[in-house]
Amino acid sequence: MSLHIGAKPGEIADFVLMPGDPLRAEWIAQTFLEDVTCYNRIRGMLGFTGTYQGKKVSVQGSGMGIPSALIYYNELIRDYGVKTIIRVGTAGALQPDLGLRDLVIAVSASTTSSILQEVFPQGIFAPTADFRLLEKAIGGASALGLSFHAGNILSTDTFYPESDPAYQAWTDYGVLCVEMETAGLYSLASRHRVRALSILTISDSLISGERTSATQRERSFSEMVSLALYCR
Ligand SMILES: O=P(O)(O)O[C@H]1O[C@H](CO)[C@@H](O)[C@H]1O
Ligand SMILES: O=c1cc[nH]c(=O)[nH]1
Repeated sequence: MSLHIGAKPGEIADFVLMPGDPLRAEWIAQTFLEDVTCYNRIRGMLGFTGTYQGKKVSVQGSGMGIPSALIYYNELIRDYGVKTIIRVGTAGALQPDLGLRDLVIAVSASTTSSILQEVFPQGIFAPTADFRLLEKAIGGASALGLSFHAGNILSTDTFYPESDPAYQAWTDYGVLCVEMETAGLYSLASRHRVRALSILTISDSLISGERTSATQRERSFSEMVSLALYCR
């Protein structure tokens, strides 16, 4: 086991879906997988392994924000040999044409986080999705009849911004939505040469002010999960 994950070697699949919310991880495992076992309860950050159409799949909560999520991404990649991580998260719309429950496939992730400044003091690294996984997800959306938006998203360190209007420049530059983990995931995946993709569901709009409830965010965003599983 690693410091934050209690699984024994071999208990975690090399393909892992990762919501921020550990209770969404539990819902995904119970709803979509067969022969499910729970391999992690440390800090309540639930992790499950089961099968989807006969293939081994794990689902692991990451917590909220890049610092928490990087702990789990690191341990899964380094200690458990995970090769593919698909984040299945919620996000706030930054464009007027994105409505509640719309799907967003994150081609790239801009960020307000300082994690990359430490590594690249001389420039700006552009965190991007794995191209083959992205291609597979786009094909999957078509096969499953799902409409989606694809493009640049924003990963912030703060859910409640200190300045107002905090997001105007991102909106002006066409960034689709805001969440809190993808730039960390894409950066670490690039460094370790593993595959990563974020598939998001719009849970609220920073343009219109509409929002879904906590329960809806935990238990009802099934299209992104079906699309992520299609990529297995
Ligand atoms: O729904 P999840 O996957 O947690 O994602 C979004 O929701 C959380 C904030 O409410 C942040 O983690 C953000 O990235
Ligand atoms: O507005 C939102 C919605 C979900 N997640 C975020 O980080 N921000």
